[in-house]
Amino acid sequence: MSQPQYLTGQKESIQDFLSNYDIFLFDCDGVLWSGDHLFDGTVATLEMLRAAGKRVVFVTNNSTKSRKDYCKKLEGMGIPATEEEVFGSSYSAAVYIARILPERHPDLKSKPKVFVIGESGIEQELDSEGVPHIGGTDPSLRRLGIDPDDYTKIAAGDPTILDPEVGVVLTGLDFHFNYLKMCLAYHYIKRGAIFLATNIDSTLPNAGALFAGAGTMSAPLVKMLGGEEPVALGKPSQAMMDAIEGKFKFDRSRTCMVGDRANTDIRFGLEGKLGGTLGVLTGVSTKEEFLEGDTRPHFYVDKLSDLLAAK
Ligand SMILES: O=C(O)[C@H](O)[C@H](O)COP(=O)(O)O
Ligand SMILES: [Mg+2]
Repeated sequence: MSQPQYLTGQKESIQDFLSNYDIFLFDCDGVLWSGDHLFDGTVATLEMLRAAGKRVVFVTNNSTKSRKDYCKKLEGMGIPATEEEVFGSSYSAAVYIARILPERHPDLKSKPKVFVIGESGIEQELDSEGVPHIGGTDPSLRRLGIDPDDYTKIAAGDPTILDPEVGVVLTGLDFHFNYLKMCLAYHYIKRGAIFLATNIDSTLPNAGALFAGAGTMSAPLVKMLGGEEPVALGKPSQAMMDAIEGKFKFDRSRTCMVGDRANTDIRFGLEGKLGGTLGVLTGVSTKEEFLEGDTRPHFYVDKLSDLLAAK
């Protein structure tokens, strides 16, 4: 496995690096920002790339926001973006459920609903694909604990608490995760619902530290199910790469994935056989992970704005 090339401070190497690609797939959390803190130089770097005629696509595993929400966040941070340039794991999952799953599971016709563990981004993208859903931000599920008659109703399969039309359970980052949602999801899956996840990132970078990621919502279910893992539709899933390629018709050899996480972003680019991958050290993965781990980027920098040295 070749050693990643360190580009920070190397003007000629950065110029050479940039000349090899026409499209840059940008991860968001940990690359452009940490939560709502935009990293210095991010706007100037994206402006430089776009001025040089490079195509920029934002590819995020954060399912709490829809493409529309991300456009607002990007614009609010001084980064012009259209919905066409944003591809999130919630959209990837919605497209998969609406367009791929029915072909493989005709029985879903009678069970078209999705039980969501997650935030509004998932609900909005399911709506955009015409997929009915329950759970998610439903305030009635945000109560703490579980009532005694919840146990009885769930155990009896009472349709007032276990909707018989649910055929899919979809988990994503949920800031209101609780015991009741976990038990409902478990019983839907035990009754035959297909177990999907927008993504299974273990941690979420925010405020320069790490917090519970989307994977911590699906992990309890995996434990309860004796090890059954969900099909995850975000990075590094190649279903997401194929959907992005189908939409942007790009030349993979002239495309570079830029990310902060080895086991999602860099793996996504390597397995997608992209021309290049660039790791940045402002998010989850450490320099040691990039240099010694089993998923190494072609290149890496301290921070995204190091690319401005090419000017
Ligand atoms: O837990 C999560 O969902 C992820 O940490 C997070 O949202 C990743 O977002 P990305 O870095 O792919 O923009
Ligand atoms: Mg990231």
